[in-house]
Amino acid sequence: MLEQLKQEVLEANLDLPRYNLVTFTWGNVSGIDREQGLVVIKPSGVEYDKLRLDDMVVLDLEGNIVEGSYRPSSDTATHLALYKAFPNIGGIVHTHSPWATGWAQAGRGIPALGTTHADYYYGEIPCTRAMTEEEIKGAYELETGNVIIETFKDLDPDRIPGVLVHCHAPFNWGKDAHNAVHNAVVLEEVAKMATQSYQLNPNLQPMSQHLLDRHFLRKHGANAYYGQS
Ligand SMILES: O=C(CO)[C@@H](O)[C@@H](O)COP(=O)(O)O
Repeated sequence: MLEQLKQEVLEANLDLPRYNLVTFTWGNVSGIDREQGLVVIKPSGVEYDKLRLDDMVVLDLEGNIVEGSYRPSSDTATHLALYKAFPNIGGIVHTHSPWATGWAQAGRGIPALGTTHADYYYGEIPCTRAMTEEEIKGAYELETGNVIIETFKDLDPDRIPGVLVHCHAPFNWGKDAHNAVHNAVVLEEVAKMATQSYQLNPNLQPMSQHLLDRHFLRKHGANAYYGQS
């Protein structure tokens, strides 16, 4: 079932250690088949060097397991909430990559400071509010998704493909699982650069709107001209 999507999701998961985005099993990637309404996700706690195609878990959007012998990622409810709320996304990744997680733990969004950021994120990469005691004690992973969705109430997830969950870590998304991991790699680099920039100049201001527009829009949207068509 969904052999191609399972292969894509497997490869995207294997990219996490390859890009130094995870330590041990601190992360997961999923992908969705929108037509069938089915999600493929990494099994919980399975080490990356032991991960195989048949280990992938297939679920419907209500979290019912359709195929797979392992328990799905503990973050599955977060992934499912995001797929339901953000209709254009095709892949989601969660990591504890250290530079981005540093900003999440500090409770700070990453302002757009330069063109590396602007090429991928059209503005600040937000940090969620802290979750309440009730949310943490309740359906924690679902509420993690809900607090991300709340953070994007006035933001466009297609133009800001990632978030920092307060005192936790980043989630990224993209048009598919591979693209979501690509955005996570960029987030980690941008988080590292922003940390260094603030160390060099603690009074730093965000980049100009003109430069942000120019860099984001030359890569995204109807008038994009970066790369090959
Ligand atoms: O966030 C955490 C742990 O804090 C989890 O996402 C991480 O360990 C990955 O969990 P899974 O192995 O996907 O269940």
